[in-house]
Amino acid sequence: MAKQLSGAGLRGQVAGKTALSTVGKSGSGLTYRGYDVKELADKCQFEEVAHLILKGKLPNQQELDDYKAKLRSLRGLPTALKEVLERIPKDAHPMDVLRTGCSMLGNLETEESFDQQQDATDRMLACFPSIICYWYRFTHDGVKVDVETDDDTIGAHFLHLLHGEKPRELHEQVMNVSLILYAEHEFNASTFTARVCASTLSDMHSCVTGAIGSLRGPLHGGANEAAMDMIEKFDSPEHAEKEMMGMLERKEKIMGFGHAVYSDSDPRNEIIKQWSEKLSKDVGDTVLYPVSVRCEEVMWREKKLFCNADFFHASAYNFMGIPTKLFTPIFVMSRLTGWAAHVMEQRADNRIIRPSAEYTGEELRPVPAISER
Ligand SMILES: CC(=O)SCCNC(=O)CCNC(=O)[C@H](O)C(C)(C)COP(=O)(O)OP(=O)(O)OC[C@H]1O[C@@H](n2cnc3c(N)ncnc32)[C@H](O)[C@@H]1OP(=O)(O)O
Ligand SMILES: O=C([O-])CC(=O)C(=O)O
Repeated sequence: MAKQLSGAGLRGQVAGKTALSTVGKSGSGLTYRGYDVKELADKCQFEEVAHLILKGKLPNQQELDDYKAKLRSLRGLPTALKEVLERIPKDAHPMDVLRTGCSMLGNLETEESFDQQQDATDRMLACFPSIICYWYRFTHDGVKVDVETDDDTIGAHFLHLLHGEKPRELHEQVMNVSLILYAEHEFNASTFTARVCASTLSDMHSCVTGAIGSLRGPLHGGANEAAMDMIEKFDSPEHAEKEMMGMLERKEKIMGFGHAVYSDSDPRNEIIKQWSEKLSKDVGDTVLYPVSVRCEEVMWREKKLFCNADFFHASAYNFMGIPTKLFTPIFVMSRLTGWAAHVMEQRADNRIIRPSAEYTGEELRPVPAISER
């Protein structure tokens, strides 16, 4: 059954056109340029999907090899950017670090004309994992990591920098799937932010910096981190059920559940849930995955609310040893493809986005003299 889309938050209103993705078109599906995300996650590498979203077609083998080689060559960070990262405190939120890193990159490698949009995007795709891990390892481990690894994929590059060793194949595979699942999602809040910015004919780094700010909040990308903060407090499924019932009674929002568009499921959930289960067995977990499953059961039974893409990402990332505060930056490393493709689409057929507001304030009145206020 399709969700009733109306009311506040521009819900259900068509705010523009896109050829990039469909969300919940038949209740629960997600497609990127006409391909089902489930099939893409099953058969492709993230770099193939990035090529599809950004350049309009799935690459052939030669195109994929060339694209990956290009991305590999762009992993290094300018000295001035490293210096800025070194000055950001350890207790900063990594999303703020990434926002600053993106903005600083825009100062050092400014997009001077829209002809450079693809190159500017590829540079960010290649070096966002470097930005986040360079800062994290410097501030947490006191090391200045060499960010120019020869890893085959963006997911492996990230894990390698984070853990200081090449990742296991299983972990590289999960990162690949995760990055595909997060890559694009029509007019969600952060993408809409990027498009509004693009509509003023601003530069790519400004559009992406703004989008990072929008993704950071717990009602959007920040939900994977918030979900982890919740589930790690539960030491058994029974404990989870008791606490969840209390939260529902107090009408608290439970992060990682519900969706603005999907009505009865988020197609990304069943995919990441399977990988979370596999990782749970791999690490011999007997708590976090069963706790997560119980949360899912309680929310559906009590509220008909389902897990969105974020919920099982929390346990999956945790099983791979990724610190919770880096969860949402991984979302950025992936969603950058969708944001940039939307910026390009907006630029190709632009009119400044400028809606109207219903005025609810005072009637026209005179300004009193300061002595009379
Ligand atoms: C990748 C992503 O960005 S996916 C989204 C990630 N965000 C989260 O997980 C945060 C938690 N979820 C939410 O806050 C919401 O479900 C949103 C923001 C995703 C969607 O918001 P909306 O479209 O306004 O939700 P919707 O209209 O379906 O809400 C219906 C009712 O369910 C409630 N509800 C929705 N989600 C939740 C939740 N996670 N926990 C508790 N109650 C909820 C709402 O409060 C609302 O109740 P009301 O009618 O009494 O006010
Ligand atoms: O579409 C939305 O509103 C949020 C979402 O799931 C996403 O951006 O992936």
